[in-house]
Amino acid sequence: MKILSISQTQAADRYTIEHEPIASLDLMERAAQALLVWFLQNIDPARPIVLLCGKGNNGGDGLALARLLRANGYWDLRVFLVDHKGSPDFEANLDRLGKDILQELLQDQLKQEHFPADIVWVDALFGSGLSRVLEGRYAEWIYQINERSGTKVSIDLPSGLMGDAIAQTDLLRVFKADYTLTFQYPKLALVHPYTAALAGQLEVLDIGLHPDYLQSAESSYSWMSLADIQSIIKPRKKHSYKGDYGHAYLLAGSPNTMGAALIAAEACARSGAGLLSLNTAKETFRACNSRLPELMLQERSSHAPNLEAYKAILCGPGLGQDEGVNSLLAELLQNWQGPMVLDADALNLIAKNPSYLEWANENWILTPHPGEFKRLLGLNQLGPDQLDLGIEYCRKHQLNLLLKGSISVFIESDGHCTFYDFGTSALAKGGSGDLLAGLICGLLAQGYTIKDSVSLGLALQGRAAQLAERELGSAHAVLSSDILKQIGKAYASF
Ligand SMILES: NC(=O)C1=CN([C@@H]2O[C@H](COP(=O)(O)OP(=O)(O)OC[C@H]3O[C@@H](n4cnc5c(N)ncnc54)[C@H](OP(=O)(O)O)[C@@H]3O)[C@@H](O)[C@H]2O)[C@H](O)CC1
Ligand SMILES: [K+]
Repeated sequence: MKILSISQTQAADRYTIEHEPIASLDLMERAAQALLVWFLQNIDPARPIVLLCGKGNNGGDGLALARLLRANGYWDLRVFLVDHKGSPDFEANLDRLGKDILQELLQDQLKQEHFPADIVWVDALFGSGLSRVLEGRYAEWIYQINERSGTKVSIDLPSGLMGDAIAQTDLLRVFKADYTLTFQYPKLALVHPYTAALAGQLEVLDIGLHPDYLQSAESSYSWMSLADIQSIIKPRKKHSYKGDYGHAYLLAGSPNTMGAALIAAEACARSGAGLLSLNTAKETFRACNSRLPELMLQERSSHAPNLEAYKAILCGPGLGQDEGVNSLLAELLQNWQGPMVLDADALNLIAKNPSYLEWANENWILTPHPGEFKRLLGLNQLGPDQLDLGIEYCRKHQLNLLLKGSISVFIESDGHCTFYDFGTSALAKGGSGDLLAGLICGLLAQGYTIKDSVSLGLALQGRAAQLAERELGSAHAVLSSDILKQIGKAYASF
């Protein structure tokens, strides 16, 4: 699914109205119906709901939703208006709103009133029409609601977030949503690493914008959902043998950090790779053999072995950064032309030796978390330009970057970005990155393309974490070892 800019979104709206054709007010009604379905599935009708409605069409969506909620058994509704005058569709929906729904002009209530703790705040103040940072009473309202308890639901975009003008966003003047119900496709600010957290959990609602427009619009950003994954998976053939599924090579682990190497190795094996060799410190062989007997072990020396037999390489998990490792890594980077995942200490060594990037090519996948990404860029802090810097880095060095986060972004060497919302809080723990790197390497070894390996690796990791969480009852308790055991069920779930 493409992620379109705000001006393209406005054009898609106009194109749909003209070519479907559909009246603008009816399109708003369709959007409100989609919102209603989400409410019916997620919000108990007994809960008190306050809808905050601006003057534009985002406010119009809020008014249409209020009417539909009332008609569907949500009784405890209050509508706060910024103004009685607004866009034509806003005013039409204000006329349609039954007088039995409490309507008030928004003034000092947010400061003065007590609101029940289980309240649902619906933010329909500003959507894609926001053109500048919120000031005055608008900023004041946002501060006040952000301080309040309750469940916060934004329509289309959290108010204060500019859909695609990341650099202009003031993070403190944005409604902090628990859920954002966005129309048709995510807007860039909802998935961008600098601003995504403000949107809470993202739900994408299909409102039937015209497919011709969506297909022909150009964008260098896209969004992948779990529904897109099944078509990537290659079936395993009955008449096949280990050689058909590739030999993966891991340069990982050191005596004190074998866990990382073993997690990566098991993930690689469970992804389906035919054979797996681990180059590691001799002292750890006994531990490796007992934990993962499927491994072929290779004693570490400061020279790379003959790599002809291998299909894909992973360097980094638990590797350490001593001189021997550094020279071995340098030799691999210089000589290996096939697909390669670079993670953890491999990234730290590249950050310390930027000249290694001269050997980079389109088969490299660097998988930094935000700390490693900062080091690669030589920055102390990541700001609103972090994605642009990542794109520039990929284009300059002709490599691929997977920026890991609660929403991960894969930037290809041509600068195209794909966003994935497959993570769960169970993955916010040591070991998750090693597991992901192992999965991606195993998929590369099986002949998946770079992009498919990243997409399927992220999907398997996220789904397996969800399954582990379900089995153990809580994200708190999930370990990488639990996630590894669910990889089979994760495959079967797509
Ligand atoms: N295509 C779709 O996906 C559909 C979208 N829908 C909904 O429509 C909104 C977009 O509606 P729009 O009317 O274009 O814009 P907003 O409602 O977000 O707000 C516009 C008004 O806000 C004023 N504005 C802008 N910035 C500020 C600011 N910083 N402070 C105060 N006021 C501001 C703006 O006035 P100007 O002064 O800038 O002229 C407008 O008055 C979209 O998000 C969806 O929710 C449809 O319902 C379905 C199809
Ligand atoms: K909003």
